[in-house]
Amino acid sequence: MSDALLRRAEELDGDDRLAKIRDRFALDTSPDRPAGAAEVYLDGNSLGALPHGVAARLQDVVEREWGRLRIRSWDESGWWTAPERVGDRIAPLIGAAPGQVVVGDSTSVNVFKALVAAVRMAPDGRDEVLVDAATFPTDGYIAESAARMTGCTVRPVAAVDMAAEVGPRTAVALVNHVDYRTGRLHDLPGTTAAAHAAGALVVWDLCHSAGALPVRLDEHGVDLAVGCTYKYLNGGPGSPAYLYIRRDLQPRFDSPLPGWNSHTDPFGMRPHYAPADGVLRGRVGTPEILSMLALDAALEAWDGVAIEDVRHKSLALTDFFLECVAELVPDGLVESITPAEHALRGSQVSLRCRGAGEVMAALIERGVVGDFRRPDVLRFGFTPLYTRYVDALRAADTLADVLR
Ligand SMILES: Cc1ncc(COP(=O)(O)O)c(C=O)c1O
Ligand SMILES: Nc1c(O)cccc1C(=O)C[C@H](N)C(=O)O
Repeated sequence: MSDALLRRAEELDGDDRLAKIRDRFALDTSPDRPAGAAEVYLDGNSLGALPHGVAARLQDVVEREWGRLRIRSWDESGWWTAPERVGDRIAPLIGAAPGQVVVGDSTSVNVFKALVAAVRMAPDGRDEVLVDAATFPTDGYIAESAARMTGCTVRPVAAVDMAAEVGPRTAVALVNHVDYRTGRLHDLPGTTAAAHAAGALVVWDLCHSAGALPVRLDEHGVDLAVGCTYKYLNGGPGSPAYLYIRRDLQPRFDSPLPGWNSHTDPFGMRPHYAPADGVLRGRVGTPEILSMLALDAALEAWDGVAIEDVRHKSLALTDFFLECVAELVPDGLVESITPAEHALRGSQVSLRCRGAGEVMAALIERGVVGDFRRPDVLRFGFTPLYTRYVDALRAADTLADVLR
């Protein structure tokens, strides 16, 4: 490892305003590694690390709220209103004013709700759903079904061409804010404006951007957005997803899954559906209380953290990693498919390389955990809340070793 790079990494860590936030996470114990020898965890874009405090909160929820208060907890412990309350906690991280984010169900289910509701809100006669051609697969599968159910057809379009392709037939465009494979950041303001100019709506999938960079949904007039909470928001495996419904669209949001939790009078047990006001319309059935409250506790890791600082560190970390790779890895063995330009980069670096599956297995064996996406991509996710510059250097150095 180069001494100069190590000195740089240590200096960058010394100047890092977010350095202390790492202490909020359980990262210093890893399987098969001596205590204190933390692995380098670069897979927070798939499953975020565990924030301290979650286990104790869950224990209280299970033992006291469920174990002792039992049914009373729906009111007394605030379980019934948790979807909106936790939604309001996520809201500032995605640039939303309160009352527009509801938590529950999976991202896939929320993509379905958002797409069908969007088609129902689009001007009459629109029969086309545009889908980011490189989308994470679940969005594409759900879009196909949503389109069939609403008499539309799906047209795959590269996310970079979406603004130019929305037209008079488009009901809605579904776009990933950051591409899960390449880490490319797509143009949310421009695409949203172009869709609106064409009379269409846009649904943004924020799975790979929320908690990694400023999203500014309200500022850019986004219609609907969905995202998971188990990546950069660290909610835990299977933590519930969220749905953003812009306030002025809420009265027209006609859910394709009108479950009793979104009824105006859920305990009236009425035979016919009448939607509640507000973002509650995005709810379906009984909320996933245990995982939702784990997420609620996990969000405490964000206390006092400015998303602008997160973005600053994310770009600096990914820059530094790319620089270390360029210096340490012999020429020609890897090729970055993540844009070098900051405006086009999310918070991961994807490197194409031969034998990527075996290379990632060897990295994990040596304590550097990223992931492999077929056929040939090594993915390294940089979670600014807990990743250090020395981690970026160790990852690049270990990669160079493995490839040699
Ligand atoms: C962009 C994107 N959308 C959706 C999902 C997953 O959806 P779900 O939470 O329904 O599994 C993922 C990752 O799993 C993803 O990366
Ligand atoms: N949601 C996941 C899961 O349940 C198991 C394993 C991985 C995931 C992921 O989140 C994958 C991730 N969306 C990706 O970008 O590849």
